Amino acid sequence: MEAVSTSSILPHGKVSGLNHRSFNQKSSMSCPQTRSFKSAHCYSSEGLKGSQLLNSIEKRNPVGQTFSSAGAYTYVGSAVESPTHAVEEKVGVLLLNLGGPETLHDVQPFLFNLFADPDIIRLPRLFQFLQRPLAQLISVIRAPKSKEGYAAIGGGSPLRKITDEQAHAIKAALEAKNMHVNVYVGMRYWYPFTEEAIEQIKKDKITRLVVLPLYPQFSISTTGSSIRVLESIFREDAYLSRLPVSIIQCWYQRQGYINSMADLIEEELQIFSKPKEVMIFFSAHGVPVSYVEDAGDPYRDQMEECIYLIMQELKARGISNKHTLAYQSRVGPVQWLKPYTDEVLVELGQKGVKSLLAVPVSFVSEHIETLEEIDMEYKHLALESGIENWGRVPALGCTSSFITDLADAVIEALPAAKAMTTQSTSKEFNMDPVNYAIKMFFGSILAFVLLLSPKMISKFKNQLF
Ligand SMILES: C=CC1=C(C)c2cc3[nH]c(cc4nc(cc5[nH]c(cc1n2)c(C)c5CCC(=O)O)C(CCC(=O)O)=C4C)c(C)c3C=C
Ligand SMILES: [Fe+2]
Repeated sequence: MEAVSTSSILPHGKVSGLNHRSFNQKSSMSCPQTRSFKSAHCYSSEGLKGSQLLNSIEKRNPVGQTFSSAGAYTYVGSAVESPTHAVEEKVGVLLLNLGGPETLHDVQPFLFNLFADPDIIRLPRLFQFLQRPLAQLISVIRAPKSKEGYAAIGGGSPLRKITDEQAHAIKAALEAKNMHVNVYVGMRYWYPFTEEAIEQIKKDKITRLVVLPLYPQFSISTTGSSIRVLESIFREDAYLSRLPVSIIQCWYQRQGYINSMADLIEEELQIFSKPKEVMIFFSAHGVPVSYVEDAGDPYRDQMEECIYLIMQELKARGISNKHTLAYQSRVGPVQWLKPYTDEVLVELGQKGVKSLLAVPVSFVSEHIETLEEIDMEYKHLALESGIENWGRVPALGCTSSFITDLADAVIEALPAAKAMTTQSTSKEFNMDPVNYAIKMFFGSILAFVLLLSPKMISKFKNQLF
């Protein structure tokens, strides 16, 4: 329940400064930027492939926007007010984030929530009834290793505190632009849960909502998962299903974000004695390869485009250092996106790279994977492998140029807000019941044989510890 303020009614009873305003939006091949809630189910694990979905969304023409072929859009009218009757709007901004355990005691239940998410462990439909038992098993096995990591960074995740600070900063940045909104924080796996934020949005009688996931790039496992939760709650609720909502799906291509990242990199390079010789090492959180190759997750494409845009910006500033991208934080026995950060660090050391600047690029606040994995594990590995000078770019946090850009993204998204439909997308209920019972029966037998196999369990243990 993280309404940053309860004073949400605009002083003039309407959204100010939006009418007949033009926005120039940088074009992107792989991110439709915003969409209204109607198509949120597109990213559910059983829906269309991500790439098909993106195409279908890109062809849509959201309310109040006209798309040019260059990808720029112009706001041509406001659904917020009419010339004769100004509707009193109460605008909400919902920030979505992952959430993290606040104490060591929270670690195992946090991991349970994470692994119980069907967008994190994607079981075939037949085996989905095993999701929670499997989550219990994996969370218990994984907890000791995770606890060590959280203990090393002070006994808990800083994510809630930082996200709250970002919420306050976005609210202030919008106020500076004469737009008064309530900002809510909804976490996927820990407090304050997305469900709590939505309850508060209802209590506050918000009339128009912008959803801003704090992940620059879209992945089924992050933004997609949170949107799936939102959709399922909104679909079941009379008020929420009529609430105009606009979702900013990804924003890695926004010039404000790219400039802010380039600023941080430029600043950190100056700390090295020979800045030009430093390798810029982008390290992104990985996802299993199957997300990208089978489920159509646009994450890898967006990540590569993001790195390209940051490097272009640096080049325009006269900085043309060598750079590379690798993926960190893999979990479990499946293949993840390659190259892996730990392997690349060793290779670079062997090849004679002496100075390296690590740039975390998939997240905008400090968390266990920057503070422990990069700053401790990877730094140690890099120095051991022959790299002599190590640096790390801080996460964006509340950097003012970045926060201002997110505030602009909210303003630009607002006119596209649209109510979601109440159509059910569940296929389960459409399935022939005999067919369903047969699948459940044989599925259960197969799943238990697999799960109880000692070989399987020991494989899991090796990967998780
Ligand atoms: C863009 C960011 C992230 C993606 C993509 C992502 C996918 C993903 N993560 C796991 C498993 C774990 N993630 C954990 C922590 C964690 N993950 C992200 C971001 C992304 N995850 C963040 C910012 C954090 C840290 C939160 C914090 O507490 O500070 C963890 C717990 C920590 C640990 O034990 O390592 C797990 C587990 C999977 C399986 C996955 C894709 C399928
Ligand atoms: Fe993760």
